[in-house]
Amino acid sequence: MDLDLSWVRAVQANTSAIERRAATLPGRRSVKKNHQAAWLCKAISLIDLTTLSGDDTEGRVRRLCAKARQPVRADILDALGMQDLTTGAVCVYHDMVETAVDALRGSGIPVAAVSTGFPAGLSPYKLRIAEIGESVAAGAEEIDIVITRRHVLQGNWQALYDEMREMRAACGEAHVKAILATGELGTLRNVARASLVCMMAGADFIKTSTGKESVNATLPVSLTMIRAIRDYEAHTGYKVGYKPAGGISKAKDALTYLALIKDELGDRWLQPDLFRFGASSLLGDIERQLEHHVTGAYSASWRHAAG
Ligand SMILES: O=C[C@H](O)COP(=O)(O)O
Repeated sequence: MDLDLSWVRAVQANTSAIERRAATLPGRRSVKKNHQAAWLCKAISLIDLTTLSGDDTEGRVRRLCAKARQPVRADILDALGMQDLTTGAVCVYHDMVETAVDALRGSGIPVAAVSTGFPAGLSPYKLRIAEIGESVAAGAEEIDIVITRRHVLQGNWQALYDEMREMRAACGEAHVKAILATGELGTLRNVARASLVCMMAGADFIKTSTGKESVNATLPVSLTMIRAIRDYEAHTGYKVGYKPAGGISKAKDALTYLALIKDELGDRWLQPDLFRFGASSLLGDIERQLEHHVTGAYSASWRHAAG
């Protein structure tokens, strides 16, 4: 849609109320036993299994892709009565897209590429746009772009909108997730306004963080972004996805996020086309909890290294 500046400027965020509500979230719902195992399997299906390290190698990416295809040991899955469980996607740097596409061939699992000068988003603008095209050509079906934080900090909503529009266009058929890097946006009001502008400009998902900021996904930020998504749907009828990312590494945190989404947006958002966790180490803890559910014993975390 066109940029509606009056709507953007009208958006407010009551930080103390959001923080108070966020503080109650971890204790609000408690799912146990089989229900917990089912929710954890659901969480796995929503993970963008990620490796974004300077020392990534083809071998590491292929191992990660094997893990995406079979995220939980076969005997644990059998005991749970589960079949055909995979992660939502595999997320890598551009350089690793071809390797991941090759390793995931036939699985139906999409490859997501972080793009536009990830994580800071400060490389020359033309190169950032070109990078999207390169990753799409290499086979990425999802592109995680980073926005220019400066536009938000200076309240330059037009510039943010124009940038997001151009990045959206460069993605073509690929799904685009807009990474706000919320830890660098200063206020929750900025987070709410940036979320809205990116949605107006055509983002399929809004995503909290690169995982490289000093503060990444938090519950107050999630509540702010989720409510922006809810308002956007109420005004336009258009559903935008949500991806919390960075620092989500425990099964119980995943359950809190899923309960939050269920409460605020409803079951429709608990599907991979509208919700993802961006996480490099969450899967290992979930698999460990599922093994405990099935066997009654906790295994050492090193036994679940990949993911
Ligand atoms: O987008 C995904 C994040 O970079 C993953 O962050 P993490 O390594 O803290 O799980």
